[in-house]
Amino acid sequence: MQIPAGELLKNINNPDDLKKLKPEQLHLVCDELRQYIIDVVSIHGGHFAASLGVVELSVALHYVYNTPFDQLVWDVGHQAYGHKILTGRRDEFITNRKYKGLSGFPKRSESEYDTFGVGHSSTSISAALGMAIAAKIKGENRKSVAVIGDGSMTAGMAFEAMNHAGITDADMLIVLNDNCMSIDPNVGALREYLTDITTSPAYNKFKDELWDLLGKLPGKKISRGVAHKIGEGLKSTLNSNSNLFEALNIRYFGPIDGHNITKLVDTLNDLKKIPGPKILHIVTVKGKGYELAEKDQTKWHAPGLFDKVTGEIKKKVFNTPQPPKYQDVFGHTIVELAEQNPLIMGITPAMPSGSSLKFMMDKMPARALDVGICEQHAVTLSAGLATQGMRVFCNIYSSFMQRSYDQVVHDIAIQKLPVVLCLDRAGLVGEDGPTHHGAYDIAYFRCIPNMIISAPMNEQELRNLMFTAQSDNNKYPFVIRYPRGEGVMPEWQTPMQTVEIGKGRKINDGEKVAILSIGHPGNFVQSAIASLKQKGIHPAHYDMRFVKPLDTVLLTEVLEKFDKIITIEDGTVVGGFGSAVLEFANENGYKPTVKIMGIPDQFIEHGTLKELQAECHYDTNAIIEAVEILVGDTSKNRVELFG
Ligand SMILES: Cc1ncc(C[n+]2csc(CCOP(=O)(O)OP(=O)(O)O)c2C)c(N)n1
Ligand SMILES: CC(=O)[C@@H](O)[C@H](O)COP(=O)(O)O
Ligand SMILES: [Mg+2]
Repeated sequence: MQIPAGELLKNINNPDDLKKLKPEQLHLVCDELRQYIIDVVSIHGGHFAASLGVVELSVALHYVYNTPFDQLVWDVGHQAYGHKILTGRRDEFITNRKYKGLSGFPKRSESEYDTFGVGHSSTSISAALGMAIAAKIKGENRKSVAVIGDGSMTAGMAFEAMNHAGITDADMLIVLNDNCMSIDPNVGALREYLTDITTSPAYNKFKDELWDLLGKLPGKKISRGVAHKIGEGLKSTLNSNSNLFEALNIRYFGPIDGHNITKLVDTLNDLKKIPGPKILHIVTVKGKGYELAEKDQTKWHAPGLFDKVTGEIKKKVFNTPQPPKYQDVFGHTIVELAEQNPLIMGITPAMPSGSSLKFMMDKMPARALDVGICEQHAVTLSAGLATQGMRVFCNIYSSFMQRSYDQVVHDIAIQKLPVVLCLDRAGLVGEDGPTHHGAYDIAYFRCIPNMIISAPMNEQELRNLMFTAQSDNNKYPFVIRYPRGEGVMPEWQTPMQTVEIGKGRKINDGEKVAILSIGHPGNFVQSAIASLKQKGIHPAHYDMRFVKPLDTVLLTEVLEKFDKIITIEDGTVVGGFGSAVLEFANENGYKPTVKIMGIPDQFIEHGTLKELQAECHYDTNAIIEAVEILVGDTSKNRVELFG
């Protein structure tokens, strides 16, 4: 069902339409845009507070810059809903994050206004700098703008990019959108520094003087001489305060109120005339214009569906106790373990709420740390702690762990440090799509020596694996991967027991076909087995628990008994768990027919988990089908099975 847009917004089909409006009409467009985001997200879901916070900025950027010729790069992209709506996707916006609908993030294949695909943070300055350098080399007079939040600015990559930008003459503007928030409150010394700048009287006095000066400039292009003077004035004024960005040779402007559309437009128009790399610091409120979101910004980062009038967030109501989320089991279990073991610490790079490490941070703030959006640092910090005998649980979403690959190899695995790497959101994640699916961790960790790689099939297994990983029995880096969302055990607070490292378990005896699963998809196997039973088909089921070391005793038992095997994993089929089974069979002279089920060798778009698991053919129905084909094995069927 279409959602009506306001009187002005309904006629804005691209930034040229926006540019036809008078400056004094822009605040009305902002009101309408904000309302439209509230209307659509409340019914269709998605990220919320961040886009509300940059409504004025989105309008101002498209009003002032010549997009898409000028290149606008949004960092992370979870705040780019206003940008999408203003750039020809207003009516389609109701399909945001839905299967086959608009992506929740800027995406090059979706629109020419989306100059760079995002989802992971802190890439915008590097990308915009690349665009600016290319423009110079090609002799094109285009401008590049990176919009980056204060949370994303904490990452090493953002600093690497500024370190480079400062020695170039690239025509690039960085807009630092400072709302003092990451998903949870922002952390670290940079956050304190930005707060200092924002509240410092010296900076504010200088800022006013600068705007006066800019106000006196002729309307057209300013000369390099004037720009230089402004720069020099800026430096001398700021040097006494040793401005961080100025020190990197990036001209610093601001802070200004990012909700004052007139000021934003005027400032951006002025900054367009100033050559070289520069940064505009704007101060905004995450959730601006929706009171509840302003008051509880973490809850309203991505609240799910809600009643826009009452603010009630819609939750499914059940009559029976439901299984908890895996992340909550992690969060409660680490507290339980840490209460017993004083050496335990928890580390999260900016996902305390998402990972539920927050439970421990609230109870034991000295032993559970949010280090900002700094996955690489989180891993090496954990390694450092481990050298001192601490038992560290470093919890990182599987797709964000991609950032820390070298740190895992170089700092943890080579030194055989027994850090526990909890990979949350492992497997398909649903609506966030290809940037966020945790598809690769089994494959990318399996090839590293010294690693233990495990995945629990349910809550009890997760608790047991956590218990085992922190115990003195474990001397190795220990990966525990688990998916986004609920497990299967409403009564999940089971007593914890050690699991023998590298030992799987037989869940069902059976005949003709053996199904080997790793992690949560073992539950899909259980439902498939229940259905197949009705048809008189009884495959065996083994939950292998460990991808590395593989349970070779159990695997030999399987290979001796079965020549038809299905493997299933919530990860890529290239080099993952199924590949490990095949390698073992091959090395030991077994030649079974093996069907590997999991995420195929392609990027999987966004949608509900059910839709995506069906598309990838590893849901319950796909397992039933695969077993039936194998049981009635004919050459025709084999074509169906293996393509
Ligand atoms: C590499 C990486 N780590 C973590 C995240 C998860 N994440 C998404 S948005 C966000 C907060 C970003 O804060 P900020 O840049 O200040 O934007 P705001 O939401 O405040 O507008 C985080 C941690 C991510 N997208 N990418
Ligand atoms: C934009 C981003 O990276 C996060 O907001 C992500 O969408 C969080 O996902 P979860 O809901 O799985 O925590
Ligand atoms: Mg922020």
